[in-house]
Amino acid sequence: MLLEIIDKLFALIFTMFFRIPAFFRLTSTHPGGKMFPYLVEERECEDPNRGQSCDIYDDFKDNDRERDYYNLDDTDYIQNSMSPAPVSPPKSPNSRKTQKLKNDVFDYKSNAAKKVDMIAQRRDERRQRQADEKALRDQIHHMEQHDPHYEFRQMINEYRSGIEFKPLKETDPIVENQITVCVRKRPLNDREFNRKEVDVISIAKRNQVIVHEPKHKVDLTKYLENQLFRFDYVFDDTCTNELVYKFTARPLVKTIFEGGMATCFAYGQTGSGKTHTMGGEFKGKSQNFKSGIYGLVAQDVFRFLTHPKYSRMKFMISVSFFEIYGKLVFDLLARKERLRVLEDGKQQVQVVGLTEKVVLTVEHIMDLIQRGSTERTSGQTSANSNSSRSHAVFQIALRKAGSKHIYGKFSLIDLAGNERGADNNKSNRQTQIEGADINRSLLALKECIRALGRKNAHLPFRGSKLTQILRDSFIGENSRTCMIALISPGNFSVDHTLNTLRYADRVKELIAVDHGIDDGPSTIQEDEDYEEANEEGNENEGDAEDYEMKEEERRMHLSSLEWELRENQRSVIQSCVDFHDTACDLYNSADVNGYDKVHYAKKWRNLLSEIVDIQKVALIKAQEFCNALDQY
Ligand SMILES: Nc1ncnc2c1ncn2[C@@H]1O[C@H](COP(=O)(O)OP(=O)(O)OP(=O)(O)O)[C@@H](O)[C@H]1O
Repeated sequence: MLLEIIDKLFALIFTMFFRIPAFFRLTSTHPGGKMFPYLVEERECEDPNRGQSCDIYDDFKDNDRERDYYNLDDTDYIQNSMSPAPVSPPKSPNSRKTQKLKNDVFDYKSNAAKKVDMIAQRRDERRQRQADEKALRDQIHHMEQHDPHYEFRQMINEYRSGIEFKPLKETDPIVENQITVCVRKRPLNDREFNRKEVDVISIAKRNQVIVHEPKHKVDLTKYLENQLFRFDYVFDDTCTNELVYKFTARPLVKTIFEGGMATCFAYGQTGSGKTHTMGGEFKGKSQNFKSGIYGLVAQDVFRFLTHPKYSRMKFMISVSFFEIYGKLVFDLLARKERLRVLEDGKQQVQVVGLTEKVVLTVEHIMDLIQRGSTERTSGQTSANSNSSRSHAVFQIALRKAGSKHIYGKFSLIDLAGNERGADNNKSNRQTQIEGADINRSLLALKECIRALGRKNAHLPFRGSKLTQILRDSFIGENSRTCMIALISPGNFSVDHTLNTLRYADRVKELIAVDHGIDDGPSTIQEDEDYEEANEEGNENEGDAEDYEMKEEERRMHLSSLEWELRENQRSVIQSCVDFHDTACDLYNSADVNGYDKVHYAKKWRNLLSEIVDIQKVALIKAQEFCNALDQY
């Protein structure tokens, strides 16, 4: 019994002396201590007799060491590394807390490091961006030394690249309004090219114009203010006078043969192309009067005289040409003799002593247009060295043979430049007075056109000499007006351009409202259908007494269709000649190596589509005539 007790005592002493110090030796003598067990283990693992501690080391090595190390509870690790230790090391109650703190510290460091990286990355990106912006600025600066509007030009090009362009075509339908308002843009001229002006006008559609107004923010950043306006037609800088005429004044020629009053105004800034449009294209100092609206109307008036419907009426044609300069009126066909404007008791305004020449041929009219045009008053303004400071009025009157009464009259007016008052600040007193008179008359004109659109509204014609003289053009059911607003494309003219478009828009705006109330715009086809329907109705009502009259009407209708067919045939022939020339040029252009196939194909397609459209219209007219012949 005693021996047993002694044996257990020895065992206890053995344990106390050998096992416990071994534990403390491990935890306190290793240089890494508890903090760096894997450093310790690294050495231990060189031992070929790899144990469990080496497996744990491998785990550290295989995974992201830092993360695994900090996530591993070192107490467990020590326990594992000591295995197969019979005794677990005592766990301090604070060890987990301490470890969490350590983990937090390392996590915090890790987040901070990440943040630092992020900041650095952002800084690099910012610097790159700044460098790019500077390079762009430098490039713009460099380009602007050669082209002062380089940046605006780029912005406009970018804007245009996103637009689908569908400009007016020769074959587009003609809408017959009582008042038609349209816009024509001229090309940049040499002066604007030399000043490196930017073309700030885009004409995307047949009835839309966009003005890209260059603007600066307070920090001098450049931007565009894009303003869109709508009109009946918008003509781009490639349109010819003939095309402009076709959609504007031409539909009005019929009006005067039907006993009405037609008026066509050219309105716009000085130098925008009013005289070019109305008088004819300039070739150096000479002007081709046949290509202007005056000349084109004259030619059509003579053509209408041969129309079977009108030829029997034996019309006499006379022309007059005068200018209104402030409150003064001068006769351009009588060496600029000064004329008086008087109003009789019936409010009929008369230009006393105005020369009226009876004309028998187109050539005679052309001669008179030329004579009158060279007499026009010219002065000097900032925008156009040959600026016209007067309103030129060219009138073609129809009278029935032997009658003094005017049956129908076409007034074609080339208005003076519509400069703003601001333009006159630096000019002399004479120019200032001229400017004020021009502005006053343009304002009165706008009011009169608006009154015409409103029907039966008060006509404020006394506002100026111009409206006094044109009074009879704004009254009566059968009065029709067309305004062509001319605009310059350059950025220096943008304020004037906006003024012109707003003026024209004001007239159009009102008409649009009126159309909502009234019948709305009608097309030539609709008119013809209406006439035909009327004729059909009349036929049904017919009795024996009316028979002869109806026969006569039928004959007239047939002759009218025949005349239209012949006219149409003429334009088809002309278009075929034009088609032939353009098609040959295009065909030859493809002989060059590396020619632009896309451009080539599109141009060819457009050419074909144009000629097909013209021929389709001609086919309809031919069919109509055939049907009428069958019925007759
Ligand atoms: N559509 C166009 N195509 C080519 N050149 C044009 C066009 N329109 C105008 N021009 C040219 O621009 C210049 C000025 O035109 P124009 O004399 O017709 O202006 P304007 O509006 O009548 O000026 P003003 O009010 O001072 O008489 C002319 O040299 C003319 O040839």
